[in-house]
Amino acid sequence: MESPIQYHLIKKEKHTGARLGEIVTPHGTFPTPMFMPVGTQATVKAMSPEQLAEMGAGIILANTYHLWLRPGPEIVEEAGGLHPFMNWPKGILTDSGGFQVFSLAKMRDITEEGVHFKNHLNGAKMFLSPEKAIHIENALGPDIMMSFDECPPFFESYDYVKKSVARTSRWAERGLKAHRNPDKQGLFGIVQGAGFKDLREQSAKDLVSMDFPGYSIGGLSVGESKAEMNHVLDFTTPLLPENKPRYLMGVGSPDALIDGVLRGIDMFDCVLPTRIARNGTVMTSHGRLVVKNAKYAHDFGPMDDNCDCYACRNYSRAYIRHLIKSDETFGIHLTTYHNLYFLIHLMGDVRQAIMDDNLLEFRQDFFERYGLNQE
Ligand SMILES: CN(C)CCSCc1cc(N)cc2c(=O)[nH]c(N)nc12
Ligand SMILES: [Zn+2]
Repeated sequence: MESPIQYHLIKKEKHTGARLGEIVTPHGTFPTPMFMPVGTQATVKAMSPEQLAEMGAGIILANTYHLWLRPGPEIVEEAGGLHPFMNWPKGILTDSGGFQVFSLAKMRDITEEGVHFKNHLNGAKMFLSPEKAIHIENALGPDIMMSFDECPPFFESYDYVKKSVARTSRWAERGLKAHRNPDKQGLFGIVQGAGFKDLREQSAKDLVSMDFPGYSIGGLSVGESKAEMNHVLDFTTPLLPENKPRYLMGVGSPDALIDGVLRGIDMFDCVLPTRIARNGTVMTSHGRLVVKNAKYAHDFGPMDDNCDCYACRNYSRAYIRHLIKSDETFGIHLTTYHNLYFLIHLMGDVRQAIMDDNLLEFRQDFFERYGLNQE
């Protein structure tokens, strides 16, 4: 049966591993490379769906672990799934919950069957298996869903990661078998293996043999250096099929996005833009700017003079600084709007650079303006 998720490779950039493509989903076709705003609890914090659509968001994320705990998949399923529940007509991707169990929950016990842990909200004992995670994602009804995986610490021992990768591959197979709507929801395999080349190769080989409609690269953006992440991508991305989408999980900052695209990544997600917005930090064409700093108290210009987003066209740094300092929610609404707009439009500029075969010049120019070293 044909997968509901199709990837069309449109053009390869001449001098790098970057590629221009589009991902077809039951809720629309979206250009890649793309940045996906994070809406963990079925909302992108401080944004309305209308504003997300207006700024060009295509696929947004929701999170299985959080929605399982609250409000529960039954309620979302009763609403007809996440799309009607959150009134979002475009693409939705859910993570499988494994990562959140490992990063949020206490008292974890990992077995072949799955993971026993304590609910981080009320301390109740809970259990998540590949089958359970897939069935929750089936009930939530996203277009793209993730396999249940273990994301080991990047600096974990070779022996531990070797065993973990083998188990994650077995979990992926169990998830494929448990998947109830393969004609409506595309299930991605998640490549693990920390920084070990042979384990990444083994993980990719296992998952590619299961013929997933798309592949995520997990186990990165977990505390390793940018150089280490890029090194792992150098040897991992080429292991993945060219005609399938590649999603680098949990990434990232503007430079990490550009360097991921250079290495053949198509999809990114990260809480960074929404998280730093909440403490009054914004990404601008001249680097980061902490708009709540006192030096902007009398600055009546826009957050970014090269930005034509709703926030920059209508509100000043002085006003936004006042709102953030006064804990007025409209302040983080404006900083969030700008940060998401910035990354979504950065990916638009990156797509144009791929079209023009000048991504390396674009990277150099962006890094200089953003105040990043070119290493
Ligand atoms: C909102 N996002 C932070 C959640 C989606 S991405 C979460 C996420 C981030 C990172 N860095 C690694 C992994 C990983 O290895 N596996 C899984 N399942 N999820 C991951
Ligand atoms: Zn702006």
